[in-house]
Amino acid sequence: MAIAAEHKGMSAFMLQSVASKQINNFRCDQKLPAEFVWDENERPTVRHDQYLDEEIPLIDLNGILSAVESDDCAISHEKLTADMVAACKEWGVFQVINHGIPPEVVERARSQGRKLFSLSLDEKLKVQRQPQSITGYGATRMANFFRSLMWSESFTMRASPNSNICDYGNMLWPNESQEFCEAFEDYDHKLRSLAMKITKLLFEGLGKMPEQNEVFNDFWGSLHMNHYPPCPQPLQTMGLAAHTDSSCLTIMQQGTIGGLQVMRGGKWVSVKPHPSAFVIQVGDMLQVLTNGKLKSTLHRAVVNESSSRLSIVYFFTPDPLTTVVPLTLSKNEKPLYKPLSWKEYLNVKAKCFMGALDHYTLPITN
Ligand SMILES: O=C(O)CCC(=O)C(=O)O
Ligand SMILES: [Fe+2]
Repeated sequence: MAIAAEHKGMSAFMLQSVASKQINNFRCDQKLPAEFVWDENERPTVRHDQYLDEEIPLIDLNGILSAVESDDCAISHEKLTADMVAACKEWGVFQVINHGIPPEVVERARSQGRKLFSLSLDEKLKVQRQPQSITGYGATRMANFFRSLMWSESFTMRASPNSNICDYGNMLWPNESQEFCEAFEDYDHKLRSLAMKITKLLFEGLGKMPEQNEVFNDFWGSLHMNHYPPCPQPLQTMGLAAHTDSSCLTIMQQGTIGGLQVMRGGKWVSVKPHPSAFVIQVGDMLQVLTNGKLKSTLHRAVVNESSSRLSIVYFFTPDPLTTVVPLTLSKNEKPLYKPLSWKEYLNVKAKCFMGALDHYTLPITN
């Protein structure tokens, strides 16, 4: 993953600024600027709307979320948790419906997201992501690992329990931030509760419920939005390059326009949008917590020529300072990973990107 000559010496911060400027000043009669053209062997070969006949697992949470403790639901509950684990193992991704989050909550957040990205570049740059920060506006943070620029802009906020949602609302719309603040705070609280439930169901599916562990009591969240404007040559560029998320769990709302692709059996598979579903993916921290029983999902986003696309991503992560260790060890099972904190892991990921987990992997001994 070399950085092209023209970008050599540019910090991630400068790369972000170059990408954001180009995307925001782009006119639809122009050709794709050269900085965004990817090498032929790295370009998407599967279109955003080219789907497999076989569907990505769709899991119906109806009744189960409120009936986690009820005996009546014991069998379906067991089946559900087993289905979730199987989906993670076989696909690395699944979608959930009947998740209990009202459509108007999703639509309010999406509408505020669209409003944010439709601001002028100067207004968005008021909340530009600063070099050492993970929150704010800019191009993707992984920009400096790639030769070419990505066709997207993004915006990140910390969510509860340490939210800066309203601070950003006030910076963007000093006298009228209430709608932004309420929409995302509501979305945050509902997603946090869903993420906690799904995480517990996955641990149950693996036969372990480590609720006593401090990681389980201290999850943090962040809200991240990606905007992919229509692109004149979508198959020559990338919306977001292949990566795994550093989170435990990622819950994504991709609206009605597809673009998310996951790697399955060496092939890229497009995740077909389901109108009311959330997409669930395993992140690096859940791989560590489950001692590799669930693997973080390699995924990317591709763009298209006609529609702008907005994805809202909720990252459910450990408290940055809590020690994360494998929690699902059976009697003779050895830990595959060294203890780490999420804060330290993010620093390693910022330097080693996809090599970050290797940094913490222990040699297998008998
Ligand atoms: O927008 C998408 O489809 C993917 C987003 C994503 O993977 C991310 O923000 O980490
Ligand atoms: Fe991701």
